[in-house]
Amino acid sequence: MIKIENLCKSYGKLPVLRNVSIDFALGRVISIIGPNGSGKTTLSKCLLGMVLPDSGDIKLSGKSILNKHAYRSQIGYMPQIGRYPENMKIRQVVSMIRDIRKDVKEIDEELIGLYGLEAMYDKSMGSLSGGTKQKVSAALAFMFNPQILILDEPTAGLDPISAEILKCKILKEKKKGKLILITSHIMSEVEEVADEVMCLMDGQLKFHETIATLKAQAKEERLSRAIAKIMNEED
Ligand SMILES: Nc1ncnc2c1ncn2[C@@H]1O[C@H](COP(=O)(O)OP(=O)(O)OP(=O)(O)O)[C@@H](O)[C@H]1O
Repeated sequence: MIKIENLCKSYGKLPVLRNVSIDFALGRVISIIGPNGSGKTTLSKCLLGMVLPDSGDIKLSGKSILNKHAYRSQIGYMPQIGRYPENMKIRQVVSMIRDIRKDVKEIDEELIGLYGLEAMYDKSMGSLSGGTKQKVSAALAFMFNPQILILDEPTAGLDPISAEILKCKILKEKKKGKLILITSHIMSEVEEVADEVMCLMDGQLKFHETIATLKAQAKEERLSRAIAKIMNEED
């Protein structure tokens, strides 16, 4: 579904993505892990067309997406920190985004319901807690039934029940055959929702394996231990 070929991106003299090549298939949840500053968000932003790579290509169903925009309608994005106009009410943000996506007939309002956002519709975005803002971001990412979801540290800031709701939603959408990319630092969460893990280190792809393979390779039951072992061995 998505094919990334020899992707390179530098900010000034700082190389952030170094020759990254990887394929992602539909119906899979892939967790993007790696230390702070290893290039996870930059990779997601390249997929979203928010950052233009210096070289390399990204293909969606065989076609390059670089400098194109229409493909974006197939991707739902939940940013690490959602930035919204402070004065807008939740209701206005939701209806503004729905207006932009009038083409989509099948609206998924499940998260709006599960998070009880309608009861807060008249609150301004500027007055919301960080976690509530995250819930709005999550609801918007899933709203238009995209084939691909990119979730950047989606449960950071969510209380345990709300995080559980999101994890269930991720698994439900995976079952519908969607491709879901999640950046996360929480290994227990990765283990719960992901099928595969890709690890970036200093902008390079360190590994891309299924969770079962990583555990078998490291002879560890827990993913966090398996990953620590693999990283240490490779140092
Ligand atoms: N717009 C930008 N201008 C300059 N440098 C940037 C920019 N965006 C990111 N960087 C740098 O690129 C590197 C990779 O950042 P990125 O946000 O992709 O990392 P990350 O793996 O998502 O990190 P984290 O786990 O902390 O979220 C960092 O050194 C960061 O400071």
